[in-house]
Amino acid sequence: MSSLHIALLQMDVKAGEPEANFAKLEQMLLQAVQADPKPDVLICPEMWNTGFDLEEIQQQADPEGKRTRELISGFCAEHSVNVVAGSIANNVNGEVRNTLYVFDRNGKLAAEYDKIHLFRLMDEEKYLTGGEKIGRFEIDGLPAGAVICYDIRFPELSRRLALDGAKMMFVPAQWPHPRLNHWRTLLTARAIENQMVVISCNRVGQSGDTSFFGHSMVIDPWGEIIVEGGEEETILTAQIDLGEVDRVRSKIPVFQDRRPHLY
Ligand SMILES: O=C(O)CCC(=O)C(=O)O
Repeated sequence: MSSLHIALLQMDVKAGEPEANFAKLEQMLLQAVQADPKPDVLICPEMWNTGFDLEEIQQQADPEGKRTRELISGFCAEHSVNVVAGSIANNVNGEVRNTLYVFDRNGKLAAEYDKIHLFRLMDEEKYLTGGEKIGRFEIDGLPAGAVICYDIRFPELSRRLALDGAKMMFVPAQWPHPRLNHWRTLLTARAIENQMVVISCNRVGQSGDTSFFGHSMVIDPWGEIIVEGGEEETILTAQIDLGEVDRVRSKIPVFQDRRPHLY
């Protein structure tokens, strides 16, 4: 089976209010699994537990991601779904990482990925520690990868995931105005150049002067947008077919035609 139902939890995130964010996320997770058809995979936005209240991030980050892991693991096992738990602020011995977890239908941790590229425009590198490993994993036996937000500006990373076999790529984000054009263009380019499905989940709402536009979207390997949100808090759904990845890759055999010894 190569098709999956996906649910994107396009939520608002209250900066510096983990309790409110955990409550909101739990409510949206429950709402998502009540849909018919029930989704196979749910995805949450970036740093949904704390937002980017970076000056307070040491205190607010989830110690070793424990609370998040317990919540998501229990939820996955109870509802037999996979969750790409967006990312969270994760305090590992005093180093805060922007960590993405993936849990499978049995509640087992399938992947852990720390955002590699920290966003200097927002001083992330002053408060967070960047990851050192790429995020490649399987969902229901299907090859997948993940990057986080700013990571999509680095095409080498998505290409590496594709070369390592990923046919779909998850992208949790907190991407604000006025860069909607960058968001849509970069996501679409990553889908077209790697001939893979791109599944993104961006937050909505306001934090200080920054306004987040949502527009979470799923893009097929031909670069067509299957579903795209607006600027409201909502759950979006889409069905993806990884068989399409194989069809596009055999029609335009980009991976066969690469000449990496020249670049
Ligand atoms: O690259 C961008 O324009 C947004 C990136 C960003 O907000 C982030 O990675 O936190």
